Amino acid sequence: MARIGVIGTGVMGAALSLNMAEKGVAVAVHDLDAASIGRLIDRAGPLAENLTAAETTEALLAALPTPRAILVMVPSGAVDAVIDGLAPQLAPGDLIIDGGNSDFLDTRRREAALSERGLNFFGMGVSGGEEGARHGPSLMIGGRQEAWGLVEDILTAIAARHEGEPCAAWLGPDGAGHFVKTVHNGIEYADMQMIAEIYGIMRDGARQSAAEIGAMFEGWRTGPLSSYLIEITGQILAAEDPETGRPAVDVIRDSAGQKGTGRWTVIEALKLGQSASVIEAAVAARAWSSRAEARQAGAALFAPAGGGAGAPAVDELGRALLAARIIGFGQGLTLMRSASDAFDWDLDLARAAEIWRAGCIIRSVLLDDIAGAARAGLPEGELTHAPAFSAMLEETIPSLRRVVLAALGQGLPVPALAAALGYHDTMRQARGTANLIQAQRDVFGAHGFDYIDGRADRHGPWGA
Ligand SMILES: NC(=O)C1=CN([C@@H]2O[C@H](COP(=O)(O)OP(=O)(O)OC[C@H]3O[C@@H](n4cnc5c(N)ncnc54)[C@H](OP(=O)(O)O)[C@@H]3O)[C@@H](O)[C@H]2O)C=CC1
Ligand SMILES: O=C(CO)[C@H](O)[C@H](O)COP(=O)(O)O
Repeated sequence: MARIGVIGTGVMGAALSLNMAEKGVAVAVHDLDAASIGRLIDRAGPLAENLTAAETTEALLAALPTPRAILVMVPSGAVDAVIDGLAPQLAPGDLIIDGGNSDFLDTRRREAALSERGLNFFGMGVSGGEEGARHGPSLMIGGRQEAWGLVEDILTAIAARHEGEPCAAWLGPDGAGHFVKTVHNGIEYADMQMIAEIYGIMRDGARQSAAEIGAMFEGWRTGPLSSYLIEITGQILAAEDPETGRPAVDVIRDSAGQKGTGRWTVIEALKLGQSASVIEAAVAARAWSSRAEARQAGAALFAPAGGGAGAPAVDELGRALLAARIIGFGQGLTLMRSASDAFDWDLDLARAAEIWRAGCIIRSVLLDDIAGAARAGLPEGELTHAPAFSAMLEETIPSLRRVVLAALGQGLPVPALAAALGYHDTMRQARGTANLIQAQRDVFGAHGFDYIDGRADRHGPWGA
């Protein structure tokens, strides 16, 4: 008998199945495409003895003891179809886990509908890409806590480990796991964009080659910027295209796709009355990247940017990136806290940060301190106000300011770095400028405003 079923044996489902099989967990595997199941069994080698191929969902369920646990690893658009096919065959107490990148609102809807039928449903964020799924992902689980015991041993066995501790945790009810994964991806978007902006400053401002820029990223593999994304950026910039002999990065089109998680993060931030502006800038930059023809036309119309006017020193760029990265993470945590309040999840932010320390795409040496600061309680909900981070920012913000200024002066786009700075400057300003906004709203809409001495909801003495 198998312990768990997996539906969807594509990139992630196959890798997770092999990971489980390697940990001694017997897995029944099913996919719409029988050839995909066959490919998985073939590549499993000796691990195939822990895999049972199931050509139908009926066969998959027959291979499982009750209560049954089924992990669904299909594209988000196919999740409802899989659940609709599966649910009528299930019995109360069975558990469906959606391990794909689903919108947490869909997860809430699915969890509510399935729990009415006595079925358990988890929305589980899986991070680490194919390699992580195969050898140790970070797993962010949401759903009814009572069902966690059904699969806790399996999921903690396959998860990445940070100093021996598994990077898998039940984080809260209904959509909590998928929300945390969505914000994880939002932070991922922001970090990738800021790294790309630093690359752009060196490529277009300092006219450096991919190899030269790669050496700079290699130098950041240790120290406060140490992280998976910095590591792969160094590797990418050092790689050569075998066909042309040119740096691989130089022959790749400058239009990046997106599947939705970054956009969902921004949409939810706005719906919660927040703005994750650094993530928003990164989502916007990806959208703009797809408008290649408009950018080509713009390049022909306007004077060129950059032009070898030199670039900030490597240490300066490193400090700037560190400051912006802290602010990006901070916006993500603020958003998770708002969602937790709005949906009554009682999210443990420190635990979420802890399970991001290994296995996931945004793993970074900073996460130990982020988890520590969250555990101690974030002052006013702001990571940047926590003592460890305010000290780091005191040291690094001047570099971020100089780097942004230098880039703007040369006409080089740095939307995410500039957004990080804008947020920081706003959040350290005791008296902002919204007093004027309030007055304007009162003039055109009679919206009223509060006086600074506490008198409330007055209208102003505006002339005609
Ligand atoms: N790739 C990555 O790095 C990561 C992906 N994810 C998420 O994981 C999920 C899966 O991604 P990934 O593995 O990359 O996707 P793939 O497209 O590689 O695999 C999905 C598999 O599901 C199968 N499938 C689709 N519909 C059904 C169905 N109704 N019944 C059974 N099988 C079905 C597909 O078959 P067919 O090809 O025949 O349609 C395919 O084999 C997505 O939500 C993705 O966003 C999460 C983290 C990282
Ligand atoms: O979840 C992931 C990593 O954490 C997936 O790789 C996801 O596809 C990344 O998002 P996008 O495709 O929009 O860049």
